[in-house]
Amino acid sequence: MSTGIPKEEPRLLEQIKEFYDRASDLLDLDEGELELIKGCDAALRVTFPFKRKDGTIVVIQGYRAHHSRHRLPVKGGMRFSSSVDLQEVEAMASLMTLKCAVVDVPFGGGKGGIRINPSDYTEKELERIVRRFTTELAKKSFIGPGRDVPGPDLGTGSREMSWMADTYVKLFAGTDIHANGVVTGKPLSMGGIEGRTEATGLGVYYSVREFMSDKSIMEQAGLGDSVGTNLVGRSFILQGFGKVGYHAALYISRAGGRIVGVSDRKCGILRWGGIDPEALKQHKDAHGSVDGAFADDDLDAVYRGSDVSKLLEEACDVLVLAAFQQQIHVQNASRIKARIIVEAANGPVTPYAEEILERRADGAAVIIPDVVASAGGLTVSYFEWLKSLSNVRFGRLTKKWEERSKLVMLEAWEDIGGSVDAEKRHRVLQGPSERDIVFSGLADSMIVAAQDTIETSKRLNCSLRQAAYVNSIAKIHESMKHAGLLLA
Ligand SMILES: NC(=O)C1=CN([C@@H]2O[C@H](COP(=O)(O)OP(=O)(O)OC[C@H]3O[C@@H](n4cnc5c(N)ncnc54)[C@H](O)[C@@H]3O)[C@@H](O)[C@H]2O)C=CC1
Ligand SMILES: O=C(O)CCC(=O)C(=O)O
Repeated sequence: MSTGIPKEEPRLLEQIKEFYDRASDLLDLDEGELELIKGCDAALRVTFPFKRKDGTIVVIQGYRAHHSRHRLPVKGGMRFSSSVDLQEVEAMASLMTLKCAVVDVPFGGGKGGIRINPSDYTEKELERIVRRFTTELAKKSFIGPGRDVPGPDLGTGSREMSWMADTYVKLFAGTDIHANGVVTGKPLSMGGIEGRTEATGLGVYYSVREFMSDKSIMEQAGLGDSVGTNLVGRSFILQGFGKVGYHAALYISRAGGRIVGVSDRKCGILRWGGIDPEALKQHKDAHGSVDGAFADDDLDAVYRGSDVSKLLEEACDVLVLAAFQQQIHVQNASRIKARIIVEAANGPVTPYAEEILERRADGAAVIIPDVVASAGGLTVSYFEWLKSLSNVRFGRLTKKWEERSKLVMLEAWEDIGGSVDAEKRHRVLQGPSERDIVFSGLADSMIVAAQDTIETSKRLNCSLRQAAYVNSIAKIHESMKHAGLLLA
């Protein structure tokens, strides 16, 4: 019997356009304006020759897309992956435009990358490639603190952001005192911000916690049972154990979620007795993979090589996709058993897979969409950008003042006979560190984004993805209208 669902997947760019169309059908907006918002403003492809350590010459290809410049700068990650091409960065950049609007970050969307497998290159070679790529971006006005601000993404981190910032600031910024805002995800020593490394994974946890505290979502997922209407005691499997996957696992497990499965590129492990993310991370850092963290006979299942993706098909309450795009597709969607699927990566579920998951015989799976779940890194990157513009650490000017004000209150309380033990006194009196401020801003942004999404999904009786897109497109439309950008 034909399901009407094709066997071939669209490319990532068509995937995001399809999701956009499924949401924009719910909006009463002019079709031409919707098309304008959907399209990509500008994209750049650069190639340059690169002489390797052994003398061979390779041609490096780098890309950067500005999906929407309705607000500047545009913002989005810079990835290293052999998959990177023009359509991929355009698709990812459009997700960034939507994500910025979801968490009220006043930026347009961008994304870029270099088409390499970083493990094929030495650190020195990677540094030369990143510096050259940054130079190309600068020469073409595709980077700058008020124009385009890259951040970390798949395969890159604070090391690469450091090289980009240093190249831009030293060669192109002159005396611009805001120049260090050219990149986010920098190490603290380069003007980075406390908490950016954890931010995307922590944001995944905040959003999962919020969605899983909603009774109707839990019932819809078939989880309105005795275990409780939140994530405590629920089983989680994570695909990807890099920056995002590790921190998501860490915070979920600290909050009482049970991590029972984890995979990286090489291996997937399932252990119903539970997996400690910190111990697993130590093993991965020492050995390069989660493989070998447990003896095979201490595991309920282990998948290696081309079988790694089979871990996604194991039964669990929540499946967190924190690796790569298009991981649940027409070929495997019908075998996915998780009740809730969290898109911590960008675009990990294809549109046709989504249809299959929505029509599942045992009840539709709930998908927490990427534009909400993975927005924590972007949010803290925004805070870092603000820090770079002001050139001062958050809390530096007010910490002692807050401590003094709280002391006055506490003493007034003690004067009328109240008492507080020494440990509590210390905690109450402490002013906030930069990390406290960042995490509270992150929590607030993620909670509001999740609640807005839930509210719209109930109001329009639509999926969480459609709801998040609807909210986002409506905000972008409003902003473009007021800027006069929708007029012919
Ligand atoms: N780093 C960030 O701040 C943000 C990242 N993202 C997205 O999250 C995803 C992960 O990014 P990061 O953690 O930063 O990257 P990363 O490079 O630190 O880690 C990627 C992880 O995924 C694993 N992986 C890759 N392909 C896999 C496969 N087919 N099966 C199982 N595991 C696989 C790798 O082994 C590694 O453990 C990407 O899609 C990225 O675009 C989204 C928002 C922000
Ligand atoms: O912090 C950044 O700019 C990177 C964020 C990003 O690439 C993403 O959310 O996918």
